[in-house]
This record gives sequence, C-alpha cells and structure tokens, in this order.
Amino acid sequence: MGRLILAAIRLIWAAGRRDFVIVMVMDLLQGLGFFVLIRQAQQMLSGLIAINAGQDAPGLAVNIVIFMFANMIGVLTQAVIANRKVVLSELTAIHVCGEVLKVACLADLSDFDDSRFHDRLQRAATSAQTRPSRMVQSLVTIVQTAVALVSIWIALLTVQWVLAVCVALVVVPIWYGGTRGGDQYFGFVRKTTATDRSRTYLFGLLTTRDPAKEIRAFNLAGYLSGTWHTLMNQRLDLLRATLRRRFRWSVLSSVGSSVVIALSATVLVELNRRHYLTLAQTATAAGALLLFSQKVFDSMTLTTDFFESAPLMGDLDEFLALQPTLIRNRAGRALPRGFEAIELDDVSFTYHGAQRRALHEINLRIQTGQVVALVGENGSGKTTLAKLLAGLYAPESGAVRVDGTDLRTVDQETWRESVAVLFQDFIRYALTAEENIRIGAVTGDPDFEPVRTAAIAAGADEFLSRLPEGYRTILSPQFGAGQDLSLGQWQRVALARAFLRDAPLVILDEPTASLDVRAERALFDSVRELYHGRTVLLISHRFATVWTADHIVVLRDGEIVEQGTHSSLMAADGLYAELFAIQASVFTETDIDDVDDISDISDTSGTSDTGDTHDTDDYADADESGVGSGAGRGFTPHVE
Ligand SMILES: Nc1ncnc2c1ncn2[C@@H]1O[C@H](COP(=O)(O)OP(=O)(O)OP(=O)(O)O)[C@@H](O)[C@H]1O
Repeated sequence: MGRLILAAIRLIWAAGRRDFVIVMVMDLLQGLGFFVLIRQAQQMLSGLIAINAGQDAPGLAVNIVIFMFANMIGVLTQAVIANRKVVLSELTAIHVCGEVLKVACLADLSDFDDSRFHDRLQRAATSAQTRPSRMVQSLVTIVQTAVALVSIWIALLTVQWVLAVCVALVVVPIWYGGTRGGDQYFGFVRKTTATDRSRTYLFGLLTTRDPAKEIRAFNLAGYLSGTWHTLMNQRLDLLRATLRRRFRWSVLSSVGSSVVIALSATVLVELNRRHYLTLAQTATAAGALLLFSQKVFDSMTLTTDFFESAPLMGDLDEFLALQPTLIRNRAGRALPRGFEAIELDDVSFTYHGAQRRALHEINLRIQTGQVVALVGENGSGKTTLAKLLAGLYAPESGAVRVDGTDLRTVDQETWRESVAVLFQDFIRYALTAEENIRIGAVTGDPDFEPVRTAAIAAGADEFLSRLPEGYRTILSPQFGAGQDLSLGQWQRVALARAFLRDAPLVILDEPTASLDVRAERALFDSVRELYHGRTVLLISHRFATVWTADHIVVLRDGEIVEQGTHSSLMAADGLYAELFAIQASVFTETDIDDVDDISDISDTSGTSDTGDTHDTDDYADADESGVGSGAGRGFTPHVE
C-alpha cells in the first residue's frame, strides 16, 4: 500500500507541484494550529481554575489572543486548502488523462489486437477520468487529518503519554480495514473490466449514429439492449457481493476505532481517578480526545475512497510505466525521404492470438515508381501485407527492407510520413470537408489551395463545393448544420486525403470499391499521372482496375502463388487467369464452366497471346466486348 500511496503522490506531484506544496504547507500550518489550540486551551483552563481559587492568572489574556489567532489560522488554511484542492484535482486529471493518451498513441497496432491491452487501457482510461480528483481530494484530506491527528496526539503526549499511546492504536483498525476494503473493490474492478468493455460497446451501438440504421433494419434493439441488461445485472450481483465484503471491513474498522477511543476515554477516567491528572489536564485531554475521535470518524469515508483509489492508481501507474519502453521501441534512425526499392525477405506474420499465419515467407521487390497490384481472394493476406509495408506491424520473421534498411531499425514515425495509405475501412471524421482532406497531411501547407487541388484530383470538388457551407460543412448531421455524404463520395474524400499526402509510397486498399464505373474509370485513367514518380501499391478485387499495373502479385492463404505482368500471368494460366476468367465471364455472359480455354478470355480482354504489350486499342476492343466495364479505354499505354 505504501508503494501505491507513493505512486499516487508522484502523479499528483508531476501534475501540479506548486499547488501540491501549497496544500501540504497549509495542512502543516493547520496541524500546528490544532496543537497551539489545545495547549492554549489547557493554559486557559489552568488560569480559570486559578482565578476560581482566588489566585492570579497573569497570562490569560495572552492565551486568549493566541487561541483566537490559532483558530483564525485554522479557518484561513482550510479556505486555501479547499480552493487549491479543486485546482490540484483538475491538474491531476488533465495530467493523468494526457499520460494515458500518450501511452495509447505510442502503443503499436498489434497491441490493439490484444484484448488484455484493451482491458488495461480501459481500466487506465476509467481511472484517469474518475479517480484523480477523488484521489487528490481524499489524499489531501487524509494528509490534513493525519497532520491534525499527529498535532492533537503530540498535545496529548505533553498531557499524559499513556493516553497518547492508547489513542495511537486507532491507526491499526483504520489501516487494516481500509486496505482490505480497497483490495476488495480493486478485485471487483479487475474482474469486471472485460464485461464492462462489452457493455460499453453495446451501449455505444445503441446510442450512436453509424450502427443506428442496421440496428433498426434488423430489429436488433431488443436483443442488444437485453444483452446489455444481462451484463449490467451480472455486474450488479458482483458489486453487491463486493460491497457486502467491503461493508464487513468498514464495520470492523469503525468498531475497532470506536473501541480504541472508548478505551482511551476509560484510561483518561482512570488516570483522573488515580490523581495522575489535574482537573485542567483532564479537561484538556477530554477535549483533545473528542477532537481526535471526531477527526477520525470524519475521515472514515475519505479513507475508504483513498484505499479504493490507491490500487487503481497503482494499476494506472503501471500502465503509464509502459511509456518509456514504448518510446525505446520506437527509437530508430530516420530514413531519407524516397527510396529505390522496398524488399520483403521471407516475411511471415501471425496476428496476435491467431492460429494461422496471415503471411507466409513472402519474397517481393517493389521498385520505385512502379504500380504494383495485389490480388487474391478474401482473407488471402493483401491488407496484412500492406500494413507491414506501411510499418504498422513488424514481421514475425524475415524483414521488410527499404533500400537495404530493416524497417524494424527505423523511426516508425518518419517511415509513416513516407507512406500514404487509403484503407478499405477509412475513417469518416465528423469534421469539416476541408479537415477531412487536410487530415492526409496535417503538417503540410496550411493553405486551402492544395486541399482543393486534391479534391479536384479525386473528383470530390464538385459535390463538396455544392454543400451548404462548401468545404466548411461538417460531414456529419450529428453536428450543427452538418451533412452526410454517400459512401462513394466519402471514398473520393478519402482518396483526396491520400492525394494530399505527398508520400513516395501510396497504398490504395480497394480504393474504388464504392465508386461508380465512371469514377473508377477516371481514377485509373489518372492514377499514373497523379502519382507520377511515386510508388503505388494497389489492392483490388476488380481485375479491370489491376491489369495495367507494372507488376501483379497474386496471394493465396498468405503466400505469393504467382507474380508478373497481366499478360505473363494470363499466359501462365494459373490462379490469376482463373479469377480473371470468372470476372470476365460475368461481362461476356459466358458460363464459367464453358470457359475451357483461358486464352479465349485473354483474347476477349484484349491481351494478345504472346505479347507483353498492353495496347490502348486492344483494350478498347475489350470494352466493346464488355470486359472490365470499360477498363482499358483511355489508360496510358504501358510498354514493358
Ligand atoms: N486483426 C486481426 N487479427 C487476427 N486475424 C486477422 C486480423 N486481421 C486479419 N486477420 C486474418 O488474417 C488473414 C488475412 O487477412 P487480410 O485482411 O490481410 O486479407 P485480405 O486479403 O485483405 O482480405 P479481403 O480481400 O477480404 O480484404 C485472414 O485470415 C484474416 O482473418
């Protein structure tokens, strides 16, 4: 527990050392005030008794002035403490939340695949939001109470040491009961973290906009809220059991401290009866004892709060301690911008907790300026490969090398600056249209022009300009006069984001999935022009969009099964040719079972049997036959 208290003090100290010092000094002053009050009370009583006995009491007036002064100090320090405590609570909350955010942002993407990380993050985030202010409030009050109790105790010690020793025993039940009760609560929080995340997730599903349409369309509200209620009831049962156990400890603690106070009172009476104490000493000791017990019972709730917070703050402290390790993991040299080649050497990768490898011994070389296409069926590892190239995951074995430098030894942030990724599930930020594009290069040119140019390139300018507030419109009806876009329009905005990012490696994961045929065609017509001089990795299921790539890589079950140009792959008559034929058959209305000769399809698609040359006219022919929904027309002819 001592370690946890130190951890809490460390956090508060880091958050606002000035306010912390002020509060502690005020606490000490207040404690001193108590001591002076008791001493003066005793002397005033002695003076009064002397006067009643017809003697002189020359210092009585001074005692009264000092008593008043000490009282004033008590009131003033209390006001300062109350004020500073609030500021210190806020400062600590900001500091702790900021630190949690730092760790969360430093964490690798692989950490987010680990449910244990989510549990820790959830506990840390909840503690960061709810505990610091309670922790500060209770810690300050505890220190205040402790200082007051020590002062009263010292005053008692000057009156009668036996009494002081008896009273000191009160610490035992408070500490024991408090720590046990706190541990019970911490156990409850640990046990319920995972289900708490589930219920928070369900609550989010039922109360946010994105899932609202599907939940209504599938009439899921009853089912999901039923599950939420079940989880809440389970939590409630566990909470009741925990509170019952905690109640036992707090009863023990209260009864224990009451017994100690009662014992001290008995000792006082006995000491008086045996004439060890004068009347003034007895009255002073009785007053001090009363003050002491009042302070102890007043602080009971706060100590419970503190003992409850301390283990959670310890947990939080451990989470925050991950930061230096994460920073160390990030340390690496900066890569120069641009590259000649990226190589994947025997790269294998398994997701956290997965039974199977997502990538298996991948060997691939991507030359600068190339357009490389990744194709393969669902789950074949295309996106995973893209994530490894983007430096979002590190290979389990093998290496991704940029001009011979292993990405593991490179500063991740500088490498990511060199990559523009458009994910399949890109984020639709509830921000303005301009910000939604600018997010692609937040540290870039702050002018509006580059944003507009990117929007024009992605075919988004026309509909964005027509929005009620143009590019300043928030792209979500959840805010102000915000307005949503269609999925295809969103995809164009996301494309503009990737265009704006002036990165030498561009990764487009299914960039045309929601685009209409005209937009898709326009994108691929301009892809080489737009990304001139850059390297493009293109993931797509639409063969009409990939066949012009300089290099096509075919993945199956995490392995590269074929690679080459469109014509060489068609000639090889392997998986690529088969998938191409299936897609082409849809447009030629040929039953795939009837497609015996893939070269027929190649012919239909406009690719010559032997030639490696894609010719615009050939593909224009393909258009006439309907293959690839007009994929070829207008493409920049590419000659190998
Ligand atoms: N975060 C993850 N955790 C565990 N397994 C994952 C994760 N992401 C993907 N996988 C698994 O890794 C394999 C490859 O997935 P990946 O997303 O790379 O496939 P893909 O070829 O891009 O598929 P699609 O064409 O459907 O987008 C799949 O078996 C998938 O289930």
